Amino acid sequence: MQYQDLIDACQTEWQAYTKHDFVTQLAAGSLPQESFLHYLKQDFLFLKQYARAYALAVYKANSLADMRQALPTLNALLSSEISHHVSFCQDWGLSEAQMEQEKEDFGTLAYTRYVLDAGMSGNLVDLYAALAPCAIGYAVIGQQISLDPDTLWHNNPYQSWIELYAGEEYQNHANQGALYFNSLLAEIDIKSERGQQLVEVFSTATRMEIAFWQQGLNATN
Ligand SMILES: Cc1ncc(C[n+]2csc(CCO)c2C)c(N)n1
Repeated sequence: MQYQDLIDACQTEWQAYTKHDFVTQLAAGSLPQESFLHYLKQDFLFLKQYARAYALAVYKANSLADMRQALPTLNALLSSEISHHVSFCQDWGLSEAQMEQEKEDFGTLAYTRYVLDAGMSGNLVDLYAALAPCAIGYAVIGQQISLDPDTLWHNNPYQSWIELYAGEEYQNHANQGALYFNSLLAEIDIKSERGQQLVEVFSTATRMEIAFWQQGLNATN
């Protein structure tokens, strides 16, 4: 199978994730700031756990080639992606130290620990199946936003977020990761028991992404 087969197997969840109201409002610039700020603070905590999951990918790899594969993402997470969130939050008056003091919301805890557990109790492919909705989904969302005529490009308070995920650097990185994931999936038949286990992991992580957006929207209530 290929990663697209996993997406096809959970279309309802995939659409709810990539076309969530949070995303539509963010692209239009109409998302309440409290929602975005809650999302950003939780996403900072999310990315820290996500970096642990990429470190786990090094640990779970059997070959040197697979060990090396996880490294650029781990590095990008710790150097650029987390720093982007920190500087973004600073624009709203929050320091890195304050962000580290934030408590993890339930959706953040559930999602990150689910990914880590999928990786620890399974093998490298299970781990990547849990990581994939995040990496592939944000690339799809970035692309959708850049093609959507309703996107507000100027005077959008969330412009830098849009530029990060719609930008060529992230798109190329995600594409490369998706090709690698395809190579891990190539010998697995989606209809086999193993294939169905991976569908379950991928679709659960996708449901966690929906809940993560919703957690941001709910922060205004
Ligand atoms: C909840 C949530 N899901 C996905 C991402 C996007 N993301 C996280 S790590 C990473 C790089 C891995 O290739 C990307 C694109 C996010 N920031 N927050």
